[in-house]
Amino acid sequence: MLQVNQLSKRFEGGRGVGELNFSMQRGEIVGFLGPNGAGKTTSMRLITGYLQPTGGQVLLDSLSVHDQGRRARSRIGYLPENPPLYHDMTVYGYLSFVASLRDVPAREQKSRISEMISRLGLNGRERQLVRSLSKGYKQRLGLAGAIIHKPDLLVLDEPTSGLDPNQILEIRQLIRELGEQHTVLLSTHILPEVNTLCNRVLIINQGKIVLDGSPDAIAGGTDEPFKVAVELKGAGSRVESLFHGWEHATAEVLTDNTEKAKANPETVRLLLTGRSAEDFRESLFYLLSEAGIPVLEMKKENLSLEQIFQKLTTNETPAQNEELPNDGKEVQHEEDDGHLS
Ligand SMILES: Nc1ncnc2c1ncn2[C@@H]1O[C@H](COP(=O)(O)OP(=O)(O)OP(=O)(O)O)[C@@H](O)[C@H]1O
Repeated sequence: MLQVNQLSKRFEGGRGVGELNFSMQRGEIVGFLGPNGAGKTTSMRLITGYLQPTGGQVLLDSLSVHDQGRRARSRIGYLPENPPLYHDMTVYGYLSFVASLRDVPAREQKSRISEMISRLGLNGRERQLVRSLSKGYKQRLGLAGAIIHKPDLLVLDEPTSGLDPNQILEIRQLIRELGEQHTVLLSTHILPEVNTLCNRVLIINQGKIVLDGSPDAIAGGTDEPFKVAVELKGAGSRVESLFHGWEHATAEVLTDNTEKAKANPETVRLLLTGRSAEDFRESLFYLLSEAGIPVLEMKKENLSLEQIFQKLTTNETPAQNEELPNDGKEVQHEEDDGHLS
């Protein structure tokens, strides 16, 4: 439904985004990840038609966002990082204003506003001034404004930024629900956010897409050795003999200087690195249960976002000798010196 072709925006000094190419299918929730200044906001402003490109085009079901702006934009909802809320309006007044602005037919406005209020959990706050809403409720109101005209494509710029942990969970749940009816492109700095929300991830760096793949491929990678961190009780000196020559993984004892670890000297933390990408957790469970060793914690270890960015954006090997997961499609660029050609 969305086709981004050779899209570029060059600002003074050679910064901006250059030659973005990707498409999105109806129903996808795509995460747009990248370090600060990578070009996420600029790309989103281009895709939503808020910024004129230097080159290329954005097509929404063959409608050009820049040449057939009004028609195309009526099918896009955009929540910028700082939603443009009018603080002296009430919640109801703001939604009524946005409904008119987005050409919701006058006879449908009342029911549409009620629908948005109940869908975004704003009930009881209709008469409240926007300025008195918490950041989480402001974000809900921004989302309500972004979808009031029932767009096909929803573009969300860092929708959970600046929220507290409870608000983050609430907004993520709302996005999940919105994803059932809208195609969603959302930018974030947070890797777990894409793992829980998205079925596809685009990573952008220095204005170029450097990876396009599934969250699993990016965070774990099918060619990566499978890694698990475990915390075991009372394993003590048996650890070495237990894992010596084990067919599935090698074990490394992790030094743990936390107060919790000092208070429980009989526990041991291990990093187990698989001999292949195969998931060995079930075999590990049986090995430990047959040895009568209680497992206090077992956690699959993924690449951190920093390690992924480091690998994608430099030629250095990240810490712990992590390699790039091959299942994500790494995009090769002939010229990658940080400037747009
Ligand atoms: N209006 C502008 N004029 C000049 N340069 C700009 C303008 N807007 C963005 N840039 C530059 O373009 C690049 C991409 O910026 P952008 O805001 O799109 O990044 P981002 O990935 O959204 O970053 P962040 O995660 O920090 O919000 C940066 O180098 C930025 O300084």
